[in-house]
Amino acid sequence: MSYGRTFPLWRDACAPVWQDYTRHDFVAGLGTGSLPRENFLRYLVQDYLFLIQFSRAWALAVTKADTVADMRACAATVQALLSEELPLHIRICAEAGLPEPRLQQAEEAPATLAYTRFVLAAGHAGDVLDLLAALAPCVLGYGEIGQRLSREAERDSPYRDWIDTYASPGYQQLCTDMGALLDGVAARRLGPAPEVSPRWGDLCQTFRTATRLEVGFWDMGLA
Ligand SMILES: Cc1ncc(C[n+]2csc(CCO)c2C)c(N)n1
Repeated sequence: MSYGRTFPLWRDACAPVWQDYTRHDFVAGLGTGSLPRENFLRYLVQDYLFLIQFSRAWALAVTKADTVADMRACAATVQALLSEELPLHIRICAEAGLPEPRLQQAEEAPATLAYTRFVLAAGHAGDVLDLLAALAPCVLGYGEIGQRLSREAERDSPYRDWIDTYASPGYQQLCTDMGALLDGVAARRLGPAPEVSPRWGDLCQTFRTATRLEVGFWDMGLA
């Protein structure tokens, strides 16, 4: 799945680290079901803390967006994060015996701090395109992982719910929309040949760094 034109260019510019992210051992363990529950829960608690900061980052994208249509798209993501994705984490953790106050009290792991604060800093220092380059690996990487695992994963993996969430038509549509948002902003800000823009190298670097931080996040889940 390509999710537009800009994303595959950024992804292919950092192909080795993109592979490390989307084919990480943690991801393989979700597919086969061999990932220990304890590691999955550690990941979910950190992901709860992560999503709170990511909601802030998407809210920053609302304030930095160029058009009302883009503001709406970013605001819809803020809404989805706060009202759908976070409650899903809260429910799964509660079912596993971790009520929400325990999540709120949890300490952010270094990998969580590094990733979320990198994205917020990239957004505050740069423009909307810098921010989207930092946000893209998270949204679109999970889209690729969900699609692949839904084909390849064991039918009875205990992580089927997680896989189905990211393989679902609703999530795949969000990825397609994000690809289109990226293409529109890139065309507006970089012109018809984005790859030869003087900003291109920095944007690839931001995307690459966020992808490395996704690898660090999976590593933290396995540790
Ligand atoms: C470490 C980590 N990376 C990516 C995602 C997935 N994700 C984060 S924000 C967002 C967009 C709004 O739904 C999505 C899909 C995650 N949960 N945790």
